[in-house]
Amino acid sequence: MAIAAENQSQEKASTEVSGEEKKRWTLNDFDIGKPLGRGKFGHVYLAREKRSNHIVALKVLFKSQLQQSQVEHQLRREVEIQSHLRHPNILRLYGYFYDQKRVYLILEYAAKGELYKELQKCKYFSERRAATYVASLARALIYCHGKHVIHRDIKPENLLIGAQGELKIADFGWSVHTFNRRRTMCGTLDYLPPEMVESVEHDASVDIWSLGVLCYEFLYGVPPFEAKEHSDTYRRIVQVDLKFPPKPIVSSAAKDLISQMLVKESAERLPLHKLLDHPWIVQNADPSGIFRG
Ligand SMILES: CCc1cccc(CC)c1NC(=O)n1cc2c(c1)/C(=N\C(=O)c1ccc(N3CCN(C)CC3)cc1)N=N2
Repeated sequence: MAIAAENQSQEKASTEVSGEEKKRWTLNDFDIGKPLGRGKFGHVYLAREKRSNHIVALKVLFKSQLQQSQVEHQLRREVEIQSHLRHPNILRLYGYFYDQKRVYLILEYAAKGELYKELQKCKYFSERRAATYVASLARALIYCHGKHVIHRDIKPENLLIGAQGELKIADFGWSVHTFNRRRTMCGTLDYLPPEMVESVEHDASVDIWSLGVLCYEFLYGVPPFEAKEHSDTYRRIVQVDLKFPPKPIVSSAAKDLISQMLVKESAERLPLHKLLDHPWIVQNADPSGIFRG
């Protein structure tokens, strides 16, 4: 997607929709509904594709913002990667198009909204809800890693909830194909594993670490290495200074799983397929990946 190169031309539309047909989308193909949320680079709106009446989420990003933050290459990679992934726990990217000032991403609509708001509302999740979410994310990451894609930015802010209560990984802005691993710093510090904080080579096991951090935050309401100062968080991560508070009460099985994921040596972290066989997951996760309360 040569965003910059097409600046001068009028509305240009994208190609890929669902791989089969070539579809050139424009804004006129959609009725725009209510705003759903806002991010650093733009807003996301509820929208309906006029011909099919298909409900989607239209994410509008401002080219000026993207250029200012020099993230065009990340957006191109996000579109390239996410448009080719097909998994029930990965938000679909159906296509994109752009005009003079904006880039539009045509995304799957997740009807129950943002996970981080749900976590803030509940303070922390039950072990069954946490295990159900962690298992579905593990399945999505196994699928990604099988396609040599690592997400690298698994955190509550990048997770959405679908109409049936299922979790959807969104925002592949920091994902990469593993054959061209990057040493760049990315994401907020809390979720970064030691090898990324120390910016050394990293591989798919970075997502195992982040999933372990996420599991801890689902159960306790705060990430494990949180500290007032960045430098303290950094130190707690590289020292794997993992402590389990006395409240809320959490099973030893859950603590055992988290302790097997938050391991400094990336090769020693519990592989994702073994996570699905861990007693805490087997005893608590709903196999459908849907938390029914
Ligand atoms: C531009 C926004 C943004 C910036 C950065 C990263 C991300 C990915 C998470 C995003 N969002 C994004 O790409 N998104 C792609 C999306 C998407 C966001 C979305 N849904 C919602 O945002 C949403 C929000 C609230 C909602 N509620 C319904 C129930 N009510 C009780 C409360 C409200 C229902 C849906 N569907 N596809």
